[in-house]
Amino acid sequence: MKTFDALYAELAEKARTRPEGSGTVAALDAGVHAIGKKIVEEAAEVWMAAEHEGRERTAEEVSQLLYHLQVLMVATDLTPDDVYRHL
Ligand SMILES: N=c1c2ncn([C@@H]3O[C@H](COP(=O)(O)OP(=O)(O)OP(=O)(O)O)[C@@H](O)[C@H]3O)c2ncn1[C@@H]1O[C@H](COP(=O)(O)O)[C@@H](O)[C@H]1O
Repeated sequence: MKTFDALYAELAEKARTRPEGSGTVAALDAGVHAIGKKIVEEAAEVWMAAEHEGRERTAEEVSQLLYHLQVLMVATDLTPDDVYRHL
């Protein structure tokens, strides 16, 4: 099972090494505007799942939202510690 910190480390490494076929690298290349639109889309999917689709689908959508938030963090050079200090 993957944690928030482990996923962040994986994505930061993908950004550094830019492996072929990485969706993360493609998202980073698309830029902050495109990543932000994806975050809004995924947030809406979390909302719909929570209201209508049950716990498992909601958990899946939350995981996707967290992924896209992390892509934005990598794109804007934010680390988990930068975020945690506001929690
Ligand atoms: N956890 C995720 C993850 N969650 C969501 N996504 C992406 O977010 C999209 C959202 O899924 P949806 O079902 O909402 O898809 P959709 O809206 O129909 O998809 P699109 O048409 O927008 O692609 C997926 O298609 C994936 O591209 C993820 N992509 C990658 N990861 C993990 O990130 C790591 C690095 O991935 P790569 O960079 O692709 O190697 C790996 O550990 C992956 O498991």
